[in-house]
Amino acid sequence: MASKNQLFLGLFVHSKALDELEYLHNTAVCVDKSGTIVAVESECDEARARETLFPRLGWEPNEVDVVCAREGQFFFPGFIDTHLHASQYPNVGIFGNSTLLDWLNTYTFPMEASLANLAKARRVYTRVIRKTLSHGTTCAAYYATVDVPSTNLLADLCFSHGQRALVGRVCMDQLSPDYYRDASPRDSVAATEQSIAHIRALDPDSHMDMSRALVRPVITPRFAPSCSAELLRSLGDLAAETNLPIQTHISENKPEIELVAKLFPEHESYAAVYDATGLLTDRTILAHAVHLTEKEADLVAQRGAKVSHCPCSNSALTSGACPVRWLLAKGVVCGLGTDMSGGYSPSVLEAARQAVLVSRHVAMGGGGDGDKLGVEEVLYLATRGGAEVVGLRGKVGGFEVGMEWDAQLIGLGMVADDGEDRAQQGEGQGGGEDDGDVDVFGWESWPERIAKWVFNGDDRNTKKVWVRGRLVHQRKGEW
Ligand SMILES: O=c1[nH]c(=O)c2nc[nH]c2[nH]1
Repeated sequence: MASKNQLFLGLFVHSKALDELEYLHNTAVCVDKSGTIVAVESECDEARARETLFPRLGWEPNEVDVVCAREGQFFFPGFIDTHLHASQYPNVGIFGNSTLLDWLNTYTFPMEASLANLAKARRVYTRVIRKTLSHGTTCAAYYATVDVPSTNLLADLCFSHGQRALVGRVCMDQLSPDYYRDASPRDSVAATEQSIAHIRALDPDSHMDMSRALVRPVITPRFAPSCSAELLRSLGDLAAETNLPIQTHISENKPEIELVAKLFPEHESYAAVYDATGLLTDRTILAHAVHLTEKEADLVAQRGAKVSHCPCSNSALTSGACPVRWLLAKGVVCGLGTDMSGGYSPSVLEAARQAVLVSRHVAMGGGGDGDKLGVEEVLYLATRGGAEVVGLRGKVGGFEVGMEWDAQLIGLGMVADDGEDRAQQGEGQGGGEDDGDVDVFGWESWPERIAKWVFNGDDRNTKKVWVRGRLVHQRKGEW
């Protein structure tokens, strides 16, 4: 929330449909103190907004903050990272030649366990929240650790930094090291309930309506191999009682799928394990889903469960190339996940560009041109698709009246007539700020500029970030 009403002016770009971006030029967007968009007016400058919109909204003219996108800049909805492990952040980029199951034992469990040290956890979580905000991630679905105080600390820090988040305490009671696991299904559920109670109490205003809460708890069975059947069933029951979202992993790599078949021989597939235990619901976020069978994908679609596509991680850990187009065609709602630290980057924009490239590998590996994802589609997954995955459809992910102002101001580098960087000369852009690797010469269409941003953009282009109207990140040198 912001202390004042706000008027945003300039170019707004957002997804209208999976394959269509809408460009709202010379537009005014009014955001009230609660952070809700209350007007979107095309062909409107500040004078016109003051004359027509403010009286209509009952706004006092001197109680409005005005933010203008300058030449070359545009507003874009905040990114939604539908899957990442805050507790693995120090390990980004460190995976060697490992694959999922040995990577977990070698790198992941020791790091997660070490965050029971709350001083270390505070340092790591503060950094991951700041870093993801600086890349335009306004909402994140986080896995924390098995430890309750450490999980609660992550939720506290998301709340104080103003990042919208789902925060889950990781549940696992088998096939994990003795030093890092729940002692029993009962202990696991009790610890999860403690964490849920803590997170629910964070934001008393939204206690009656959790969908209003900035930070929400999410039930988090790590994945089927590390949970006993009893634990999976108990967590399914808890999800039914509380109506909370669920997040877990599915069908990420082949040895993992074989392990699930061995551990749960009574079920015909990995997806069937979750279905039989009450965990495959329309509030479930399934990370990876690289190797689902046709029947499993149909079941996922039928249950309304969502998929977090994690292309950086799937490539880094040699897990496989997820056929996202095939999932979409089956009616499965998909978003993007950085999956740090299986994924090496905190940037959803990086996940979007890797989603484009991985889809080309799917096309080359026996699929066809129909498997390719384009720029418009991956940006849809990063915003509106992600919003649906985390249960915020219609609330964030676009610029429409009634939605909340979760947004980023993007600035692209403009090349001056003499070939120099205009920003470095202090002209046009944010006070001499480095605009990164995107060079715009001026003759490009807006769709071409957006494509340049997707393939070469980074946090240097992310000038300002807001969540629910509150400014939560401003790049140094930007004014
Ligand atoms: O990418 C992944 N990261 C994890 O931490 C994990 N745990 C189970 N399966 C997993 N996959």
